[in-house]
Order: sequence, then C-alpha cells, then structure tokens
Amino acid sequence: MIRVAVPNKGSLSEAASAMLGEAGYRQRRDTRELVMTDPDNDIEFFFLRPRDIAVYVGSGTLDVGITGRDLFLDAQVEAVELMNLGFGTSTFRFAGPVGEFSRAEQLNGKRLATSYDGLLRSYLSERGIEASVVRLDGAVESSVRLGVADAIADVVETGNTLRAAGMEIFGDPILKSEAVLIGRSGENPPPGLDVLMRRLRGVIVAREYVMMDYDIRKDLVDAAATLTPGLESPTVSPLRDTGWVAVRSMVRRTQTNRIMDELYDLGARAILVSTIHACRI
Ligand SMILES: Nc1ncnc2c1ncn2[C@@H]1O[C@H](COP(=O)(O)OP(=O)(O)OP(=O)(O)O)[C@@H](O)[C@H]1O
Ligand SMILES: O=P(O)(O)OC[C@H]1O[C@H](OP(=O)(O)OP(=O)(O)O)[C@H](O)[C@@H]1O
Ligand SMILES: [Mg+2]
Repeated sequence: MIRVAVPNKGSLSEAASAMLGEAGYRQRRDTRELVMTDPDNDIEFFFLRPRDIAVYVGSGTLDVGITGRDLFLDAQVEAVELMNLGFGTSTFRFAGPVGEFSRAEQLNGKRLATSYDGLLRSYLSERGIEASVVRLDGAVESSVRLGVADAIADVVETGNTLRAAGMEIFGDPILKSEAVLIGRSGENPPPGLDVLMRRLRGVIVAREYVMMDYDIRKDLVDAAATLTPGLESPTVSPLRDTGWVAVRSMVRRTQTNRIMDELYDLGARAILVSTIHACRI
C-alpha cells in the first residue's frame, strides 16, 4: 500500500481532499479522522499538519505527501517536488511599515519576523543579507507594531492583513508557492505512485481544459486547427453533408470564449463546449 500524507487543517486541507476525491479515492467522513485506508485502491492516507508533512516524507516514514512548496522548502528535508497541484497558490514576500523599505538589501542589520525561518534564512544567506530572524508561529503582521521586528516575511494573498497592520510589500517576491506532491528521489518509486500521479494529473487536466466540438467547411479545417490544436491533434470526423466536417479538440478553459469567437468568425458553426469529467492523459 502506498502511504500518502494529506493536510488535516488549514488553507490546503479542503482542496487537497477534494482533489483526492475527484481522483476516485475514498474521502474521510470526519475531519478528526487521522488515518484512512482505501483498500480498493491500495492506498493509505495520513492526515497531518501541512508543516509536518515534509518531515514524514523526508524521513521515509511516508511515501509521498501533499503540502505547500513554501512549507516544503522551509522544512529543508531530503525530498523532491514530484508534481504541481494547481491550488493553494500564494506568494511569500517581504513587508514593512509604509514608506520605510523599498529593497531587500535595506534589511542588513534589521530584525525580520517570519513563520518560515528555514526558507527565509536560505534566501538571505544566498544574497549575503545579514538580518536577524525572529521565528513566530503566526499573526506575524503584528510583530513590527509590537516592537519585536523591523520588517516581516510572510504569505501574502490579498494583502488585506498587511494593509490593516499599516504595512506594505517591498522587494521582489521571495517565492511563488502552490500545493505540490512531494516524494523522495533516487529510490525505487513506491508501488502505486504512477497510478496516483496519473489520477491527479487527470483531475488537473479535467479542471484546466474543456472539450470543444464544432462543424466547419473542409477547406477551413487547417485554419481552424491552428486555433484548436488540442493536446496532440484535433479529431476530424466526416459529416453526411460532404463539404463539411466535425472537429473535436481540448481547449484551455480560460481561452474558451476567445476561441469560440475566432472559430465563429472563421466560419465554424454549432460550436459546443462541454466539461471533461475525468481523463487519463
Ligand atoms: N491566504 C493564505 N494564508 C495562509 N496560507 C496560504 C494562503 N493561501 C495559500 N496558503 C498556503 O497554505 C499553506 C499554509 O497552510 P497552513 O495550514 O500551514 O497554514 P494556514 O492556512 O495559515 O493555517 P493556520 O495558520 O490556521 O495553521 C502554505 O503553503 C501557504 O502558501
Ligand atoms: O494577504 P491576505 O489575504 O490578508 O492573507 C495573508 C494572511 O493569511 C495568513 O494568515 P492566517 O489567517 O493563516 O493567520 P496566521 O498568521 O495566524 O497563520 C498569512 O499568514 C497572512 O497573515
Ligand atoms: Mg496561517
């Protein structure tokens, strides 16, 4: 059985469980369940704090885990990112009192509060910035007002928390994060990992793409195919009316309306879009 670590709480928890559910795995019925076996799929899920997941995977106790890239890098363990999962996106950034800082280099000699001290220390040392790091568990935005730090490094999503604390971001983003599947490198992959990854990729593709069908005159197929090249190549089928064909192709969800407009202008008709329920690519 492959042993998988899944966030039990916090920002990543619901989305991770939803993705595993869409991938056909059993869902836990109660959020207090700590372990759940899915014998039909030969898989066992362990619900753990997202910050701890890298530790379990790095030590070899569990085979793979879902966590945030920022939490994974912060833990500084022997593991690798196997796959981006497309949810839990966030940016890790410097912030300080409005108007006080504009570049990371100005942090030399300053005190920096963060919950991600491992990640922050490597960033600072790679750039030769000598600042002292104050490790806090959360509500890091309050640390400057309360006098334990001069600036912070934290997860910023909307920026609302920063604004409310009278702070603003400065400098380049330290890290762009999202949920990732992590595992160990350089070993025989655990049995079942290939199936798990194929299933997760199926969910991601079904979320990112739609299926587009349309009818078009035969002589316009090549022009239409440049608009809808699909993942490999569009399917072209004959219609009873000989001058026309039916075309079917996967299209990025975000491009759907632009492509429909362009196909219509080209002469395509009966343009239909449907969601992909599940797939294996
Ligand atoms: N708005 C957000 N706030 C915090 N973390 C976020 C946010 N959006 C995405 N994330 C990601 O979620 C992960 C942090 O999850 P975690 O459960 O540790 O913290 P949390 O959601 O802040 O929960 P808590 O603070 O209650 O422990 C990180 O990978 C982070 O990048
Ligand atoms: O840019 P925003 O949309 O305001 O979101 C970012 C805030 O959300 C998180 O805090 P959380 O609510 O997890 O509290 P915590 O600081 O105690 O972890 C994060 O640590 C930031 O403080
Ligand atoms: Mg938090």
